[in-house]
Amino acid sequence: MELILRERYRMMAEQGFRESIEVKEALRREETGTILDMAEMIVQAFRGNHRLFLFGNGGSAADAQHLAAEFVNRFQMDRPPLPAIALTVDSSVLTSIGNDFHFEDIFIKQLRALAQAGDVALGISTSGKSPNVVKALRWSCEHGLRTVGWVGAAGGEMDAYCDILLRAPSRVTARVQECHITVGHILCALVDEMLFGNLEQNE
Ligand SMILES: O=C(CO)[C@@H](O)[C@H](O)[C@H](O)[C@H](O)COP(=O)(O)O
Ligand SMILES: [Zn+2]
Repeated sequence: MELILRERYRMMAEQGFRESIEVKEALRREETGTILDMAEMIVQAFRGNHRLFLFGNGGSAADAQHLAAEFVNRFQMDRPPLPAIALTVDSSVLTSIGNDFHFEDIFIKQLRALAQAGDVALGISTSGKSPNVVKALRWSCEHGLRTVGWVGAAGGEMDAYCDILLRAPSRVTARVQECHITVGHILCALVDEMLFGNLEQNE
């Protein structure tokens, strides 16, 4: 590769690192308390035999299923499985609802089938505007679920339907997603510690 071009690409890569680090620093300053509140809410739901539903589009769909796997299988310690369900994974359900009704119903219809009052609905949207996420959160708060939204600095339309709203302080989709998955991993660690911290000490 031409040296000048390689230098240009190196600057781009370093800029990506710098932006990501700066946004995460701001996230740590502004949202650590929010993450503790979310962990307490989810722990309370799991203790009451309630379930956690996660949903989002694109990269956020990947986050939803990634985090559901951490809860159901394991994160960093071996402990009993926890009831988390990603609403992004069943292609037959998703395509039939999208094809026969509307794409904005793909999450709400699964919640109507599966969720009960006291469960937690966690919607992820970098814009805060995806109609399928907004609609599912609205239904959830109208039906006695506890609701959590993860958005970016733009905020969007989820605030009105969320008991807890976490805002990643950036308007760049990629940077917001990087914050969201970091928050997800911290949340998994906190929930494990709150529920099973003594298991690890006994090992
Ligand atoms: O991962 C990315 C961009 O980094 C994309 O797949 C992105 O998630 C998709 O465009 C989503 O449809 C965006 O939806 P949202 O975050 O605004 O709700
Ligand atoms: Zn992405």
